[in-house]
Amino acid sequence: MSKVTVVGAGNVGATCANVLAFNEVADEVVMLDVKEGVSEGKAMDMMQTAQLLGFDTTVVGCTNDYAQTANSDVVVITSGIPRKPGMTREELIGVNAGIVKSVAQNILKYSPNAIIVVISNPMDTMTYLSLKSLGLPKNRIIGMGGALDSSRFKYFLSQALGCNANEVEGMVIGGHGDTTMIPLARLATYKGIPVSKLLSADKLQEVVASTMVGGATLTKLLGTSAWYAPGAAGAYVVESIIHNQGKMVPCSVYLEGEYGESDLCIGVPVILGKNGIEKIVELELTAEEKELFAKSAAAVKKTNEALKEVGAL
Ligand SMILES: NC(=O)c1ccc[n+]([C@@H]2O[C@H](COP(=O)([O-])OP(=O)(O)OC[C@H]3O[C@@H](n4cnc5c(N)ncnc54)[C@H](O)[C@@H]3O)[C@@H](O)[C@H]2O)c1
Ligand SMILES: O=C(O)C[C@H](O)C(=O)O
Repeated sequence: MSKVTVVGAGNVGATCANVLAFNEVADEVVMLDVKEGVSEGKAMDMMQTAQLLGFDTTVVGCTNDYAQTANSDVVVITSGIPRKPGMTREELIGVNAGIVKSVAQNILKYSPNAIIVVISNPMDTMTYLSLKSLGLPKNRIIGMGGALDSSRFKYFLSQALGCNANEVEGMVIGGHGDTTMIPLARLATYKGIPVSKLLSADKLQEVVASTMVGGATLTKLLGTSAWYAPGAAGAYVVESIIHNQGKMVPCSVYLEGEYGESDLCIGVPVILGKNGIEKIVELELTAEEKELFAKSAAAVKKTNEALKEVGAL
């Protein structure tokens, strides 16, 4: 019996639960929210698609009842407020730090062995907060951002190349922020061909810039932040863990000297499996990429400092 809990049944959480159910990633998916009846309603709505879509996962909804989340293998935290147009993710820290910290503590009471996937923003800092306040081994606290950013990078690359996005490879490392993301254009390929051989330097730079503000662009269009790709990216990370897939996915993880950094959570490629982070992969970066990574880490650390100001750490 595999069980996944998704905390926060809003746009991202409900989408993530829906993808988990549709793809039969786990036997049971529990959604929990503080809004009375919303999780229950969305769970019932999803269960009424089971016969249409042909899945056997059971989706359960509950209002703030952590007992129902007991013995989850993986817990996804999406609770908290999203940004509005014109805001940065970092501005959400004041509200979201308190929510994420209390949710993480409640989760651990009922699922002491769970692997926790943090989605709430500012995600790298919320991942760091979860790790520091729960004191769990670093392999069990994983921030989701790189899976989404890499998917957006591949989308923008495929648009520029006029090709199928499934035939493009690319990775985004660094912080999950408008200015801290590092799309690794040098390593991106189309069917094994470096994209730098197929696109001009200017076009490639445009793709990198669009990727970095991918979330802000959607927030402007939607009036709130995106949810389809974020929910699917969360489910992708959960599936990699639950099904012990050994996939390499950029995730926000606690560094202790890797990439020349320590005491922060930031996006780097990791191997995901049944223990959560099975391994951190150290890429050989160029001097320029190293400099970008150091700048990104400094910015993430600065946001982490605000955790003390808001009394979360
Ligand atoms: N890491 C990423 O790549 C990524 C991508 C998209 C969104 N996000 C972030 O995810 C978060 C959720 O976004 P959304 O669009 O789903 O927002 P949303 O407002 O649609 O949903 C958030 C839900 O959290 C619930 N909630 C609030 N406090 C709670 C608590 N204490 N316990 C349980 N539930 C609680 C709310 O009732 C709401 O239903 C935001 O912080 C957003 O910035 C991150
Ligand atoms: O952009 C946001 O605020 C939400 C999320 O981090 C995203 O990248 O879609």
